[in-house]
Amino acid sequence: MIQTKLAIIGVGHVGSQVLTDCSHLNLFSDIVLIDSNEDTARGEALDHRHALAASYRTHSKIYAGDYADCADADVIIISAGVSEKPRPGEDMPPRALMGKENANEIRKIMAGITQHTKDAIIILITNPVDTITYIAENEFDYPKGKIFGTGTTLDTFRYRQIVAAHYQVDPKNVSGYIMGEHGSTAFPAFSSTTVGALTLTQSDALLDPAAPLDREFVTQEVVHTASDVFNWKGWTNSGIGEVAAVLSRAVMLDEKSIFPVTATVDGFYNCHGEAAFSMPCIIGRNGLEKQIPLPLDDEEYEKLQLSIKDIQFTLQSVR
Ligand SMILES: NC(=O)c1ccc[n+]([C@@H]2O[C@H](COP(=O)([O-])OP(=O)(O)OC[C@H]3O[C@@H](n4cnc5c(N)ncnc54)[C@H](O)[C@@H]3O)[C@@H](O)[C@H]2O)c1
Repeated sequence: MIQTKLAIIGVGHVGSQVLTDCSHLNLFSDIVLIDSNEDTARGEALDHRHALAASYRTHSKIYAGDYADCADADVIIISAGVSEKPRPGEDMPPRALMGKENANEIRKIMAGITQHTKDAIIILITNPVDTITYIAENEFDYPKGKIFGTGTTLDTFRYRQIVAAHYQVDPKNVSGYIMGEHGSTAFPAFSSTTVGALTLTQSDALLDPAAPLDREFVTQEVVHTASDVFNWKGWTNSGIGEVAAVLSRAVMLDEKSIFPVTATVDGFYNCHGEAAFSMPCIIGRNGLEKQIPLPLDDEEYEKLQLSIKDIQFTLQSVR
């Protein structure tokens, strides 16, 4: 029997959705749930076992466990930690506010994992995800590439959806990336964005939108739309659940898919190992297999430098 194992650490709003989306991939024979609240993990596992009678579901083993269960995991997804409370009418609180507390949690979690494995591919979701990824990557001597954060993949999905809605096309036909921090300094790389192979300038001319794409509005909206979800619903989990699922699939099937994930950058964009941030990366069975230094125009390059500074500031505050 071939075992394929996923461990999810932290099964609150995000982790439970990650579980739903990843189990629907039908790629894992075993899914272990670990949470500091053991009843939460037990309850989630039981709830999901009840769903296994559905005819399209793989008969996976879904159970609550502990760090020893990570020893033979193929993929570990970490969505544990505190999250902020909604503040209706205001922007989402800066993710950096969770920095200190979640940095402490991630140190405990990585200590638990690394007692049992340094082979699994670890995907981090916990915010502030760039800072959390930097700590997990650099303080535990985890093999390079085997650990990365979801970064701006969710922001990139949001960007593609906003651009697609403007031109009234399928978001899957939009190619383009949000770069930098998963946070307020994230920005779209407009200069390399395409819609069905058309540049944005060509799209404005050929796709007959009501008005040319308002790039300033899109830049703001990519960041602010997260606040709308957070304030209206109380948390965000559907988008990030899908992100975790597509990243897991890219690993398990060695898809060599390109996603803007976050990891320490050394040698690109004037960064020499002092921050983790998102840039397009090839994801396959070895995890993050290659960072791709997407060419940026001068304005985008400047925005990236500001974003790196912001991430470094948060990182300093949790040391
Ligand atoms: N990167 C992204 O794009 C993205 C998107 C959405 C949410 N998030 C982040 O995901 C995290 C979780 O959000 P949520 O809404 O699910 O929060 P939540 O409070 O609903 O769930 C957090 C869970 O983590 C558990 N936990 C806390 N510390 C733990 C530890 N040391 N070990 C094991 N389990 C632990 C808690 O018991 C709880 O079940 C937050 O940091 C949030 O900001 C990131």
